[in-house]
Amino acid sequence: MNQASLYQRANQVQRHDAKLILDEYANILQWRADGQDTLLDVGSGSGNVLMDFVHPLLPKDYSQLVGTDISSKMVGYANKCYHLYERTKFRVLDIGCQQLPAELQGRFDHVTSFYCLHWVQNLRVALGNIYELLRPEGGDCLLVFLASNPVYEVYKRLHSNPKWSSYMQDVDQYISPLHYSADPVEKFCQLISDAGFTYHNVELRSEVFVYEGVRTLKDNVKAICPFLERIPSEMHEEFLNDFVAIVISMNLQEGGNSEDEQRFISSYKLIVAYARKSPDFVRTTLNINSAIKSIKNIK
Ligand SMILES: C[S@@+](CC[C@H](N)C(=O)[O-])C[C@H]1O[C@@H](n2cnc3c(N)ncnc32)[C@H](O)[C@@H]1O
Ligand SMILES: CC(C)=CCC/C(C)=C/CC/C(C)=C/C(=O)O
Repeated sequence: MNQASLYQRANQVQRHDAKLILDEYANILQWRADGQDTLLDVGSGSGNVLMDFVHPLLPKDYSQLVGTDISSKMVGYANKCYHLYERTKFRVLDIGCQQLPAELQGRFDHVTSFYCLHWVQNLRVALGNIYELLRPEGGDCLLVFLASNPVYEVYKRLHSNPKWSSYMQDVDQYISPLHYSADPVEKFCQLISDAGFTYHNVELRSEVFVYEGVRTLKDNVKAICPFLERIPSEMHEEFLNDFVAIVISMNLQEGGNSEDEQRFISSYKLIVAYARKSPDFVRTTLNINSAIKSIKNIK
């Protein structure tokens, strides 16, 4: 997904969920006593969720706000929109990369991420990187992403149609890594602990969003669908019509005879994870204590 202005106009669900969760977590985030917080956001996209909902929570004298995204188009767009904000910048970062840029390592008090991690297949690497972005003195993160969504079943069915299959060979790369998990909370808790986080709270929320009218659904699909940019533009409307037909065949549509009156019901599950990194000296003490315990048990 590279079309920043399109995304900015059709991200009501993403905005709704980010606001809901930030209202709840604003006071749980561990703000610094001196008010000089640094915060990095992972997968900021066009930047409006970060600037509309996270930026107002920062202390007035915050030190640095860094929005990041794998897409240079998204980063360029966000930098253009928000260049007047002091101590704020957007830069390219793949959170699934093997080596973080040295200048980002251990620099942040907080890492946030909204609606991004379901795009990242290797959550283990991503969480390791999020841990490394936080300061050695400690910090915390708030991560919100899709565990499951009916859109993935629609993708699978479109992929099985010979008309679209050649454009969707890698469909599995675009399905949330937790979509088929029998216990996504348990799976993500394990990954968070393995990354080194000492305290964490992971919840799975069941949400419903209703898309009012065919046009609204199609605009939302266009804003995020990774396959459209591979499909010739004269076939886009046909692809979107096939998408809507599958949604109807899945009984996710109700009401109305006209396209405007039809409503499309999306029931999905969100992972909301909050985790804290302990200061280095606490971790060293904990490790020594558990080593002593193991030695005592051996004796
Ligand atoms: C649905 S948008 C979310 C944007 C914004 N956080 C919001 O809530 O509106 C997902 C963003 O994640 C980005 N993304 C996907 N994979 C990524 C990765 N490996 N590293 C960083 N960003 C990634 C996409 O380019 C896209 O801009
Ligand atoms: C009724 C139905 C199948 C709706 C799907 C709507 C839709 C466009 C979901 C997108 C989910 C997603 C991957 C969002 C994102 O990453 O921002």
